[in-house]
Amino acid sequence: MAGGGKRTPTPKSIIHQKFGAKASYRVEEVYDSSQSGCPGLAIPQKGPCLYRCHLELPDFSVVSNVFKKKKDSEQSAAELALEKLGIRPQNDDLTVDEAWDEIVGRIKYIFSDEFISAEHPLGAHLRAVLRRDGDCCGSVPVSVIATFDAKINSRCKIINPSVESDPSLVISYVIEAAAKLSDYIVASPDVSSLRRKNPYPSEIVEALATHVSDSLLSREVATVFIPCLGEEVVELETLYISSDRHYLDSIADRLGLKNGSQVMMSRTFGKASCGSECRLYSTIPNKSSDKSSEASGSSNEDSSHIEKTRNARASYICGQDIYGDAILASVGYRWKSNDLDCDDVTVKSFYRICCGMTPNGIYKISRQAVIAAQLPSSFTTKSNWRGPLPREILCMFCHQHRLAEPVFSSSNAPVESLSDIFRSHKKLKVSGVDDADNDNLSREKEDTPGSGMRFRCEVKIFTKSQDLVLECSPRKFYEKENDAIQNASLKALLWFSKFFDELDVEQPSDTDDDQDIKSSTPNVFVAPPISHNGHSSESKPIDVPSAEKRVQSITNGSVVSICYSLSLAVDPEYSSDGESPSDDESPRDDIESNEDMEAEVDAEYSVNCEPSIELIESNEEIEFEVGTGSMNPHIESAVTQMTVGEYASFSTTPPDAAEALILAAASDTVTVRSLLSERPTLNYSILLLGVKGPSEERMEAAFFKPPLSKQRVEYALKHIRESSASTLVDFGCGSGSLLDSLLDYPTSLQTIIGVDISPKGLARAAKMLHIKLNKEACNVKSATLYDGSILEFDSRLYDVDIGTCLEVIEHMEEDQACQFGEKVLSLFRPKLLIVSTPNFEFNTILQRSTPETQEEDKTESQLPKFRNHDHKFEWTREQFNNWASKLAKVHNYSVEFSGVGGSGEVEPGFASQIAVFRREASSIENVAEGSMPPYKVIWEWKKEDGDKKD
Ligand SMILES: C[S@@+](CC[C@H](N)C(=O)[O-])C[C@H]1O[C@@H](n2cnc3c(N)ncnc32)[C@H](O)[C@@H]1O
Ligand SMILES: [Mg+2]
Repeated sequence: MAGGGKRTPTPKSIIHQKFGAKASYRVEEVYDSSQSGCPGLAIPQKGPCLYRCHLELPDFSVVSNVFKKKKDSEQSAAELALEKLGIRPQNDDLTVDEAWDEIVGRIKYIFSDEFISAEHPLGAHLRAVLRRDGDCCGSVPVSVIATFDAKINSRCKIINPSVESDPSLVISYVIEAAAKLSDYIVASPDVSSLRRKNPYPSEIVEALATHVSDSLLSREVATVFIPCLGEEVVELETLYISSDRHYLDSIADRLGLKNGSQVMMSRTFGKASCGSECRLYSTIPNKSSDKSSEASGSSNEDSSHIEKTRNARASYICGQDIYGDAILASVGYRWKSNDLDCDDVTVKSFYRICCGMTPNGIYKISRQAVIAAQLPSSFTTKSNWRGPLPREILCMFCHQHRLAEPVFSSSNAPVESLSDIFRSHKKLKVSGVDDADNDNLSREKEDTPGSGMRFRCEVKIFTKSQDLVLECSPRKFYEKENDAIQNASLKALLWFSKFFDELDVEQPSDTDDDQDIKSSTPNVFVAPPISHNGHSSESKPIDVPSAEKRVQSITNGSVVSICYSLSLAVDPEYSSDGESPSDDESPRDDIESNEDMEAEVDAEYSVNCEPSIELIESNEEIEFEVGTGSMNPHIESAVTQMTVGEYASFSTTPPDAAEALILAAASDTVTVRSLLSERPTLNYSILLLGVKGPSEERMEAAFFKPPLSKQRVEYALKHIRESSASTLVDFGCGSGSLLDSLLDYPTSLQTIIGVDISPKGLARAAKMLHIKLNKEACNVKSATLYDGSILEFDSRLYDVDIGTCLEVIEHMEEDQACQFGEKVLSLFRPKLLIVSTPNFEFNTILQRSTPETQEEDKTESQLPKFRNHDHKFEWTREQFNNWASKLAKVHNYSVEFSGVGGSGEVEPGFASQIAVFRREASSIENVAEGSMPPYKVIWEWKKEDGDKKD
């Protein structure tokens, strides 16, 4: 072994030793979107550009992940290349021969006097085998050494990197290495266990024996038996384990194997899905006899042939090839201790693990709604997404399937001129949907309109050895980088889902989305087993609630919360002869009121026989966004026709494919299995608890063309033109949407100023202004952005021609809004001040969803809420008029009320209410200049000298 002084060579140096000048590194700068340069910006931005390294070797090339430092990207590329070459730098670059020597040395050490009392995961096993029966006493199953010794495992990887997917290889290497130690170690006649030639000294054995008797243990643990033959059902199996034998011997009994030495252990898996870490236990495949049985063809009918058949279900859940029957169990010694740790594993756990292999399943399980929830087909806004974000699910999926971490690379591009965007907005339909789906709505979020940059993101999925599995490059741009990342992740997840659900993605596909995706054949996955359960595996037509009955009253983009329960029921009348009654063409597709429901129950079930009903899944409160496919379509279509507080129930016929999901959700597997065999119906009961309307910008986008934000800008522009203003301050400028839009039109403005307290908003505003002012010819001679609260007075902003304060006051507490009113009219004293804020009364319309259903009356619980979770208040027209009129009177301003969105003449007035204050007093006092102006210049631009640092 390497001595203490020896330093592990870096991956790059190993590559250099091996390839010298034939290794060529090319480092690429990855344009970090947060870094659109903006000279003079006094807000610290994220570090400089990121780097990705391409390493070309004579036979192949690799691409690193993205790193902040060039040299890290080079090391990472070198490491990936080493992995591909099967060389592990942490092993001090051992050769295959050296690895063999180390395995031999390690095995010898494992059987030494000293190791048996060592604190090592193998220690408890070595001690337990001393209690094995008869001949087996002291024999260590080879699979135990192969599974629990990390050092042997890492050396085996040097010999053959594919040990990772084939644990039986490690077993065979251990056997081969042990054969070189015939002076010390004896192999059992079937060579699947190893024992010391000379017994341990008696004092050691005695010491261990007393130790063990203290913790004698005997217990039952629930495990799951997964028969090799797909037709046989997966069953619960009780395992009796006791500390007077090794637990592998107990498992061997159930598998019909001679003893624990013939048992192979899989890797651990399933932690996320069933709480504890599970392994599969199966027979050690006999590779050589496998070949002979294959060669002799199907005429070979002996039992060993059956045993060596691949177990598709077991292989699927652990991603390794498993042969013969298998047992799924969570049992093992706690790290370094003699105590056996056991957890019950149920049939439900098995189905949950199966379910968790796919992106859709990961989502379902993490939402604890296996039947109800579905991986949404679009990502609209982060605030509407429920459950783990697409990027997290993608990482979990890759981890699950032993793929490398997904590699994201985002790029950005300046937006076309804002007017182009507005033009494209005009093409949108009422729902705000563009050509393909709703995604573009996330461009229209409140805080970044016109931030000047648009993002797209590409994601690549590689195997751990850097083979490309999937490349997903959506062409769509988003205003937020995170939206681009989440959307790219979701696209990749949907592709993987499709792969698992259909297994036919290689067929040419012509949808837009599929053009964004390239994949090499994903033979990296163990294919899901296809269940054959006698009936057709096609989904049967499902009885759905009829759409004509009621109109959808909850719009896409709303987030609803429901309470539901799903149960499986077999009506003896329906099932007895296996035939449906003649009137079955009219499915039980009712959404009914609570009373109707009861009536029907009476009529149908009270005849003579009781239906068998089993609860499958229930949820006291779950939220989902309507219109993104994030909920079982039957539930969604029912819910969108309901009003808050309403209860509905209906039934569907579950398709065969739902069987596994039903078993993953239900607790009583035995009952559910028997119901499933009797043509059951799946009964849904739903209570609509609440509806949150679509977000402010989505609602506005759906209702107003042009969008309200654009209408506000146009309103301000009209006043700028009319007043020939030359100086403007935008109070609470955010990311500069107003300033940005102003620059799209020729105006009299020469000085523009923005103030805000949000560094993020100001940074975006600065980047946008930097691009626009240096590009477009306009009258503006100076632009300044200040970091400061508009509740404080700064004399540099005194006496400007126009002050604007659009959609800002409602983001402060009400008393602060009053304070701002006082300050702005008494101290800043702009000649004209335009203040806009939502009209609370208009919310009923915005939140009532589609305009067609506006007649419906509102119940208490559906009273409108604020348009945005950040709003501290929203005023009625009366409240706003009071506020503005009093202020105007006190400070010698006149005030006029107006608005945008809707009409001032028709109830309930404008969607955005606007007050325009005009200064009446002609005399303007000289303002006392305070000691230190409170605002901090964040960015400044002057026409003469272009960009100038502050
Ligand atoms: C909804 S955004 C409106 C941004 C911009 N006026 C627009 O119309 O796009 C509200 C802005 O008010 C800012 N804001 C809230 N309280 C503030 C305060 N006390 N001083 C300055 N800005 C404030 C927030 O940081 C945020 O950028
Ligand atoms: Mg607002």
